[in-house]
Amino acid sequence: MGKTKINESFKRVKDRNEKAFVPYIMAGDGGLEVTQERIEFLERCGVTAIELGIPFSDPVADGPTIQAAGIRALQQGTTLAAVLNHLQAHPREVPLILMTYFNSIFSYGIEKFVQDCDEAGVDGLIIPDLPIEEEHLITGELGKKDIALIRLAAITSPEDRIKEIALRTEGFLYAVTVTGTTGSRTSFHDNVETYLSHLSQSCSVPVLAGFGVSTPDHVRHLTNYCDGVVVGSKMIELFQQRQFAEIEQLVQSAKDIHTLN
Ligand SMILES: O=P(O)(O)OC[C@@H](O)[C@@H](O)c1c[nH]c2ccccc12
Repeated sequence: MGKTKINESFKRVKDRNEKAFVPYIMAGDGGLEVTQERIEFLERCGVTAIELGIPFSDPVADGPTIQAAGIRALQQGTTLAAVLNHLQAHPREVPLILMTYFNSIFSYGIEKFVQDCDEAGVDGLIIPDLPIEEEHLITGELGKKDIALIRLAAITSPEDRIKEIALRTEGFLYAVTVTGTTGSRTSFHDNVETYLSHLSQSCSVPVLAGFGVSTPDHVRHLTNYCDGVVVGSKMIELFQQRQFAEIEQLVQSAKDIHTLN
């Protein structure tokens, strides 16, 4: 359970000389039964962990694809409480990371949220709008439960800040590879390779690149400089279009490479 489960999953990936692959899906997009099918499909594909998004009315970091998925999920009546209930009723093997904006946690009640995450078997959290200066609002509660708080580093973050984030992060470090919102792109920031190598050296947990990763070539390129990738918008598109073989190929692209090199 918890942090330990995430760490063990990354260790298995490393022992096999593979790179980590973490897909992002939106909870309740198509309804929670569809979400469950997607979780089980991704688990069968052999992903390292799953990042599950909670739909929110004002998703400041989300690009158009994730926003649209969030709107569909909200139209299905998806709430944080419903997602946590669902997760509790459907335990899984694969580590589960919940991605939610702090507002939703705050209105749910911080203590109750952490308690319910624990009961639902949530192993980690990504809270993109919670800066390190504010995270004491939740770290006390999380510390009681062995739930990882995964921090994000931006390519524009100053060096001291990167150091602090790399030191604090648990489970893995989420390296945001672009400036702007989530979504598929054709190119990354100019310094992405240097940035990822630098983070990998400063951080004792795995470093995963996310934002704009959408093709097997991206995965193969970026994982030369870090420990794995997060894929969101492309994953959502492929599920929408029922392109399951392409999803498998994308997941596979994190596994082949390092046997080739
Ligand atoms: O969609 P992309 O470009 O593949 O990026 C991953 C991203 O969607 C997912 O990790 C995520 C969705 N919403 C976020 C908000 C902040 C940070 C990360 C996220």
